[in-house]
Amino acid sequence: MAGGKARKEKAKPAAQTPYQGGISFHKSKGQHILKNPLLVDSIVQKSGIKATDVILEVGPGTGNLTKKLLEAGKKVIAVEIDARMVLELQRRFQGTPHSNRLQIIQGDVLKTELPYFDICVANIPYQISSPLTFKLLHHKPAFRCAIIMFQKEFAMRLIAQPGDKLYCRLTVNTQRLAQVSHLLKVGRNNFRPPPKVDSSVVRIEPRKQFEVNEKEWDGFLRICFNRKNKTLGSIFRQKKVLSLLEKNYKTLQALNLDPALQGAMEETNNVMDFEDMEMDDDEADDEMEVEDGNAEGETSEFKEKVLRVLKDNDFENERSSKLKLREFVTLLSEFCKAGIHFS
Ligand SMILES: C[S@@+](CC[C@H](N)C(=O)[O-])C[C@H]1O[C@@H](n2cnc3c(N)ncnc32)[C@H](O)[C@@H]1O
Repeated sequence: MAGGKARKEKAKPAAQTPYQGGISFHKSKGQHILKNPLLVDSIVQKSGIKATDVILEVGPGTGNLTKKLLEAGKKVIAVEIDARMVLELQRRFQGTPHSNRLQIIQGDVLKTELPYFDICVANIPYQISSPLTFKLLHHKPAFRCAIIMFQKEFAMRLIAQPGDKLYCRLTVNTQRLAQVSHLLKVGRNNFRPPPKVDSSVVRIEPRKQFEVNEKEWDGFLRICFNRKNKTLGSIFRQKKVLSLLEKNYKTLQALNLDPALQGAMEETNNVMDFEDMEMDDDEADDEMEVEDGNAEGETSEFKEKVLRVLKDNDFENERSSKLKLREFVTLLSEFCKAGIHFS
């Protein structure tokens, strides 16, 4: 050894050394691999995998979780975007008894048509949390459950209950499609490199849905959660909201009167799209100032019609931050019965 004192490197216990395959990690792809084998074991154990299960893994990386999943289930389908990781996975499992039970799909999971799977177990890149969750929840046939590592705050939004600070549109949208429960808190030091945030593992179980028209539901919730702590009475008095609803109302009336227009509308399909109505606080306060004034083109008759639905069903003084999923479904249905539509 050249110069200096010879320092003895403390050998790391083998169990704490994650398989990295000499690869450098890209933050842009959310590459934080699990380095704690006890945590990997715990995730697999809590997943309740059956020996007959086909498992979907999103973002297998260098395969630390994949290895345990192969030991627990019948087959693992792993979708990985990074060609270097795919190569590493192939090297790692080639010639092992597991190799013929591992199917690797190279690509972006959000753009991949997913095959059948019973269960999804994954430590995902956090930037795709929301689109991936809804892609999975709309996958047919429905899977049994998904055990997914998310950024802690995202996970808390998924499991929030009415009245909780983090209860939001994401919560209601997810809970309409699934039961979500918290499984594990995970500190950032369980990953290499450690992310800037803590994480949580949750269980998502698709459930029998409240049947709604998806487009109506989406438009309706965007309005309700526009300011989740304001009363619905005040939200539905807003100029912007009333004029959008009245535009929809008039368009639908015109369509009903003239069936020839319906075909044309279906082709263009552009008249009734709601823009994303979530506002920041300042914008929303500006809107509140004009809340009782009549919007341009919006009639007081129409405003009465909207408010009547809220009053008759005791929703006028309710706030979205405290409304249960079932109550959102009821209110939407009452609006639709009155001919007030959101898509
Ligand atoms: C948080 S790491 C998890 C790695 C491994 N599962 C583990 O726990 O050690 C996320 C992995 O997802 C991959 N990835 C990122 N974006 C992806 C996408 N859109 N589709 C599929 N894989 C993706 C990354 O390349 C990375 O391997």
